[in-house]
Amino acid sequence: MEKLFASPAKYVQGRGVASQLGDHASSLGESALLLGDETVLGLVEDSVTASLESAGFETRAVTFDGEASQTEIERIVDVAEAEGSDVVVGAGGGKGIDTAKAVADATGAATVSMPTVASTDAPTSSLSVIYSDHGEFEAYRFYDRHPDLVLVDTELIAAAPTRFFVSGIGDALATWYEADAARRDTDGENFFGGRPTRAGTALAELCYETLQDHAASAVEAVERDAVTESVEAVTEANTLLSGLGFENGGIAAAHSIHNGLTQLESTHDASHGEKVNVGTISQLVLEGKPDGQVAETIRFTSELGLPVTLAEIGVDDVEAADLDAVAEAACADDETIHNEPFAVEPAAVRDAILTADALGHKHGAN
Ligand SMILES: NC(=O)c1ccc[n+]([C@@H]2O[C@H](COP(=O)([O-])OP(=O)(O)OC[C@H]3O[C@@H](n4cnc5c(N)ncnc54)[C@H](O)[C@@H]3O)[C@@H](O)[C@H]2O)c1
Ligand SMILES: [Zn+2]
Repeated sequence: MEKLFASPAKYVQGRGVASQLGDHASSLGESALLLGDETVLGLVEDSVTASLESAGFETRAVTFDGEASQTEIERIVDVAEAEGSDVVVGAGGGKGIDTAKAVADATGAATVSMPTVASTDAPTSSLSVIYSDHGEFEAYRFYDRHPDLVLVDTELIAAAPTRFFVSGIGDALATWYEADAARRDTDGENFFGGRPTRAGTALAELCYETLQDHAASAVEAVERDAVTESVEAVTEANTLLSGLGFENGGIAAAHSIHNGLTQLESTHDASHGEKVNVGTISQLVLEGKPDGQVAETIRFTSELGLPVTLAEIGVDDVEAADLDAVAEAACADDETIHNEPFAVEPAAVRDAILTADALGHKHGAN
């Protein structure tokens, strides 16, 4: 199988860069649709609109209802078509950005991702995660193109609630464990249907090292809305390194277990990265990683404030039937769990989740 690597055209990160959005986007089009939910538009609509207008764009804002669902995508496609928008700017968290990518794909517009939280690696990827109107995982939707521009203002990232930043660390930390599994599996594929390049795998590993070196200090800074060099490093890890690392390196059990967990209504208040962390620990148990490594991962993530038990993501009384449903969904034919370098069965996944939960209780700090 051939090796494939792909990435967004341009990435800009720094304190106060929101006001430069128009300049960086100026070659992409003339009419911009800014998409963000009410909270996000409250934070960025004025500055982004001013920046786009001073770069010559006609600008219209649309309020996103919060779910990356087909219903919401179609509603916003109608707005974009009526406005003749040739650039869609998705501001906010993963769901808003995923919706912006879907709208841009349907209308042929260019995409700008402007994360206002460093909570996921959605801003750089060429796919959207689509949910039902009720928030259950439905499918990955793949696009031919990556976002044309990704712009991350670290002042906004640091000022946002710390939980988002910590969630992004959970999402990013999975990247190396999953890329490592996909690399070891002789049939392991990345998101482009190819084998991971050395570059893709190396970016996933750099993501891991950056978090080991900077996460604790960065979380302290973000608690105080401060932008430090460690905040810059972790923002880049959560956004760029994690995004390039997962798409190019491939993902495996942790994200499949996350997708399985979305079957349980009780997990819907836990963020993507929080559920992924439970998936990561479960993956390590599934792979039979040494006890010391599993315990160390639990301690490291728990001290940062990430959940390490099912109870911490909302599942209080674990029913056997529920875990069977999670494990079945995690092992669906098209799931990335099959990038693990061994055959995976639902029973093994269920038992790994149960054991990871027990180890989380034993070693976790919360
Ligand atoms: N496409 C991909 O490659 C990819 C990768 C990872 C995750 N995802 C998807 O991303 C989604 C999760 O994203 P998420 O965790 O960012 O959550 P989210 O998008 O559901 O919610 C983000 C929340 O943060 C709020 N917010 C945003 N900026 C803020 C700020 N500066 N201050 C205060 N509040 C702010 C928003 O109002 C919103 O309520 C899931 O749907 C997941 O599947 C996609
Ligand atoms: Zn993720």
